[in-house]
Amino acid sequence: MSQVLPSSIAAELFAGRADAIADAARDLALAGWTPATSSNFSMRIDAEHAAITISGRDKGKLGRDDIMLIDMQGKAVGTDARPSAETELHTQIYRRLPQMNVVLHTHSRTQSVASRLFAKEGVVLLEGWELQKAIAGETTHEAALAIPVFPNTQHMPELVAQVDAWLDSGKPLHAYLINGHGIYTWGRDMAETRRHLEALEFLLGCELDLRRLSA
Ligand SMILES: CSCCC(=O)C(=O)COP(=O)(O)O
Ligand SMILES: [Zn+2]
Repeated sequence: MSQVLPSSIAAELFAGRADAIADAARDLALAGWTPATSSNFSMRIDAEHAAITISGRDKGKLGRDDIMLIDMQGKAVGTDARPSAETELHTQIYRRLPQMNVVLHTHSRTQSVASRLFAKEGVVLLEGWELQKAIAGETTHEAALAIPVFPNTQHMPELVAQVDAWLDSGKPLHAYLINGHGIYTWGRDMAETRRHLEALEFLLGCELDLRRLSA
């Protein structure tokens, strides 16, 4: 894949973002959270651009050539490669939440099962777990942390509209599940975003165990 960068973006900057995405993806794939080429990852480059995974690649084996540049409308910049099929969900976060610089989306078994189990309620309410404090801005296990579950659709604008509606309501949003699909979460940097993803994976697993044990 040949990537021609705009003159405003240094090659080292893009390469650094690509390496950070590939490193994170490798770890998440090793954890089994990116089966069968699923999942996608991105990092903001500047106000107008982000680096994102090319669609359909094995997320456990990414190199620099598997990451491409897009603009904040989700259009490829300087390449003919096809960005992730879910690019609009990434650019939406960068446009709506300007402090966020990384978006991670995975398809772990726990995330997938939880999304199905909680789809009717439309939300997973996390309450009473100390690990809620791993989410930026959450300071106590006593608060309820809502993770919405949106219906899945192959039509990205519908998903974007569901996320927009939640954000427009003014309710906090740190992550969301898509029914039968997986999770999206984000953060100010890669470390924070990975912490969010790990914490949510753990907390969703706990909720599933509670349901199983109290059945
Ligand atoms: C084979 S997984 C179906 C698509 C998907 O949900 C996903 O996360 C990966 O899509 P991409 O286009 O980003 O590779
Ligand atoms: Zn997906």
